[in-house]
Amino acid sequence: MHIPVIDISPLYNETNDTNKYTVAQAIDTACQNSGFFYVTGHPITAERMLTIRKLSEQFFALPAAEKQRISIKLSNNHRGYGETAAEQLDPSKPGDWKESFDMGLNLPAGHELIGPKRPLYGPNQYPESIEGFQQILEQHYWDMLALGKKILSALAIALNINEDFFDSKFTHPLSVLRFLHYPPRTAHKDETGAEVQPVAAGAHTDYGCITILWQDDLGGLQVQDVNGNWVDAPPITDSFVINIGNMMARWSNDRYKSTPHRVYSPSSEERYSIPFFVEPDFDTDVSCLPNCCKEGEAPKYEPISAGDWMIYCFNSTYAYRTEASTAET
Ligand SMILES: O=C(O)CCC(=O)C(=O)O
Ligand SMILES: [Fe+2]
Repeated sequence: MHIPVIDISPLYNETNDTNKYTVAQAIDTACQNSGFFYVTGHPITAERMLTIRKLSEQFFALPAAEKQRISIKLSNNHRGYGETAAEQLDPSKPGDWKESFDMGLNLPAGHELIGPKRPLYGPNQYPESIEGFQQILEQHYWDMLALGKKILSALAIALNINEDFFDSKFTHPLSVLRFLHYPPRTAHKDETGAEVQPVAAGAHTDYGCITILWQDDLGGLQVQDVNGNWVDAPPITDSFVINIGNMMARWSNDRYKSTPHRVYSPSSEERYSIPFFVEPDFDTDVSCLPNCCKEGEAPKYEPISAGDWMIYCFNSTYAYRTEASTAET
């Protein structure tokens, strides 16, 4: 499997359409083949990522009680701290050996979009004791969203639809910025006595539109090829790894591939990564994109709203969400 490295700087050069088109073609091809690619030439600076990584380290170093005060279990809209093993990406394996912090669009309580019809909207939960945390993260959130929209504009160009087709679908995005911390893992023996390396994050596909991943220098991200083999997606300086999620696969009538991946790290060192999940507004109509269905054929999937799709996906991964909903009924 080939995971291409694509320099997207031409997408920011408004005057040269030929170069833009070449980049759009390269992205479109990668999304049809592996569903994974790297981007370089983006506007998020190394200095910014260092600042964000430091905030992540500071956050996970807080006392457990302080992190639990903003537990995701206390949030109606899936924001805050998730302890190790809270998320089980591969249902056949134990919970993932990672802790997480999720933030998104910070809507104040009482905002008109918040309500039982749209359960993913609402306020964030922030730690109190880290200076600048909220302000820096919220700035970073919008900068990452702008990058996501730029990548989507390339898909629009490749699909021969209006370049800003996706733009209007991100006024109140469900996008999420996530800190992940994988504490040291040690190898253990299975029942036959064979040494087993722990899987840090189980095999899964992402739920949403596209994911933009920053990973530290440790490595461990692996992508599954069509034969079921795991291929390393090692860190590349100043790049992000981009992958297609299930919503975009559905939206594009399976033109684009949502490919299984995992974090498999034999290391006893700790690992940090920072995914940004690019998801549109809750009410976005996810029905077959223009030019993604052959003439005379019906699209493969029924229309669904982006929000309903995300809720359906979350409920199958987080035990606490289904426990809570069972308790309510
Ligand atoms: O930590 C990583 O490198 C990947 C995380 C991931 O795949 C996810 O959160 O969906
Ligand atoms: Fe993922």
